[in-house]
Amino acid sequence: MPPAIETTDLVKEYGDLRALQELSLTVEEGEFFGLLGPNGAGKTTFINTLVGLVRKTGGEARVFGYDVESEYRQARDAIGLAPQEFNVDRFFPVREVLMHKAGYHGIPEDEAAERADEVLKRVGIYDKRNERFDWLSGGMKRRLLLARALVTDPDLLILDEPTAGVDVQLRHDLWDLVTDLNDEGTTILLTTHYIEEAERLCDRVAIMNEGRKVTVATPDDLKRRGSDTVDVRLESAPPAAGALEPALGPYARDVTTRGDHVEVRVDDGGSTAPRLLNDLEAAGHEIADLEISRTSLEEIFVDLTAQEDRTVTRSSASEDADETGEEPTKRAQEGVV
Ligand SMILES: Nc1ncnc2c1ncn2[C@@H]1O[C@H](COP(=O)(O)OP(=O)(O)OP(=O)(O)O)[C@@H](O)[C@H]1O
Repeated sequence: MPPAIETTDLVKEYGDLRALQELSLTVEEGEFFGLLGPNGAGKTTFINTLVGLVRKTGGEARVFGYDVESEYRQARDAIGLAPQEFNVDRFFPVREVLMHKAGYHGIPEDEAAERADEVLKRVGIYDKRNERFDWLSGGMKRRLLLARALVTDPDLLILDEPTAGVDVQLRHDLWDLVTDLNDEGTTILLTTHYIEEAERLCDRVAIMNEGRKVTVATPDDLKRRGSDTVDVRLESAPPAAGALEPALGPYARDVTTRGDHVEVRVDDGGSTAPRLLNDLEAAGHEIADLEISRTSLEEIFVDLTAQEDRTVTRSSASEDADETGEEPTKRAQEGVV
């Protein structure tokens, strides 16, 4: 079975802005995969390229082996998309919205009606089936977008910030629902700004910045890339800031003192703390207390994206302005400035 998503050197330019820069990414069938990145990193552009809303400028993109442009129909039929924006015809009863969607994907009317009821029950808004979209609350609208993505029984479910602006209860409901779907075999691609969400749900995450892939790893691997901070409280403050450093070994990556507290950044707090305490005692300091804390995934994320060159990356192909994404022209890839 080919991967659920496979892109090779994918490029998208909007005029002179390179929103995707030679992005190569593979999501295996059955994975729960997270796409993380600051605003403007290119996450939505990546998704829109997969579902045919944006035409790529260069490179390749396949969904279950189908090229997203030359085999659009097969690729698109495999995907259920719950987008960030509420792009629903607001005058129709929501059950009809779902039936239209199913019909568009070639599902006969009887079956479409059955599926619509089934997914409305699954997302918990079956009692609202005859109401218009714009009568639903914000949380119910989010549920409806998910129902619409599910009505075609997709093998790949793409969720673009599904929990943005929803309350805690709904967020947890959605987490349970997508976890069940993944357990049942649906491959999931999720974009999110909530690191906790990615940590909780995803098998692997890709961190993107300025259209490029910064890294791909499991949330645990990412956390292992962080450091620990050992916070030691001394019985009395050291005489001068900086006086402690010479007493400590090379394991101390960074030392700061605040009154009677000494904070030492190390790779692995558990194995380093005994040495640190010995060294402090040998230098004549009495230890009152000690606490070890691990860098959070959020701090690692900020670190990884901040290390990137913040210069806006542009190509010089400005004559091909392409605000709509409709223009399929393949442009020569330009150097980074
Ligand atoms: N239709 C368009 N025309 C011109 N530029 C666009 C268009 N769509 C997106 N962009 C630009 O492409 C870049 C990537 O945008 P994109 O929406 O893909 O980022 P994102 O990672 O999804 O951001 P966010 O987290 O804010 O949703 C941004 O600089 C954005 O301004």
